Amino acid sequence: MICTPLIGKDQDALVGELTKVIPKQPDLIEWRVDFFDGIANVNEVMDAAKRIKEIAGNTPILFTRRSHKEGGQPISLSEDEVVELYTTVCASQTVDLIDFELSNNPEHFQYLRKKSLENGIQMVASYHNFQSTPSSDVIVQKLTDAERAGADIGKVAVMPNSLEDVLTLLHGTLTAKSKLNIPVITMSMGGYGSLTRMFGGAFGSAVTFAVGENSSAPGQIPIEDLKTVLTIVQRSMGGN
Ligand SMILES: O=C1C[C@@](O)(C(=O)O)C[C@@H](O)[C@@H]1O
Repeated sequence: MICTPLIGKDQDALVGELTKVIPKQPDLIEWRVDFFDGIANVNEVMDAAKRIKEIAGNTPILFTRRSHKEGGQPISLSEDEVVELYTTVCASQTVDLIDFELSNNPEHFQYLRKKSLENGIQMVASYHNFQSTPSSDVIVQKLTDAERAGADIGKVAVMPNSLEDVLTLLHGTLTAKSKLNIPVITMSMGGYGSLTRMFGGAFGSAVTFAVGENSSAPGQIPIEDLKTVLTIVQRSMGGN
């Protein structure tokens, strides 16, 4: 599946992005709420969430606050307030999935697992490293931790500093895919990492992030280009 991020600073910008992205038919849309200037005002967030849902129609929405320490934008909310925001968004059922980092307070994680389940919302447990690529064992461990924590989906995004690092991510993905019962989403970022955005699906990654209108991480490629590549990959691997 292809996911395109929204990074608008206000509702008008988000609507503008979404209006351009929807005709490109992503499978999933991620709202990166850490880019939203009104993040500290729950009413503003809820208004925007409802508007996004209206325009997105049947395309599922993934709600993500990426923390500053894992590569997101700095925000003024405390971690308790972030959890409150996620709770309100879950209760409103304006989103279909939430992304919450594995490094968050385990009590917060379990609280949101409960709230998401109560509202029929899927939970992605994520790990990001914008500096380097850990070993394949560590990548598999992060995805295993996601499953153990009760997440519906595990996600790992790492930075490669060499082509070997790209192989490490793909190897970790393939291993995790064969060991775990939940779907995994993995990617390497940056120039080298763009290979994983095109070919990661063959190694077990369930979702790849692409540019619909704007990019949210280094190495994302335009959805039009990605669709061309995925069509070729799927057609040529069809016999296997
Ligand atoms: O975790 C991810 C993956 C990502 O970092 C990427 O590299 O495509 C982009 C983020 O918006 C998303 O939350």
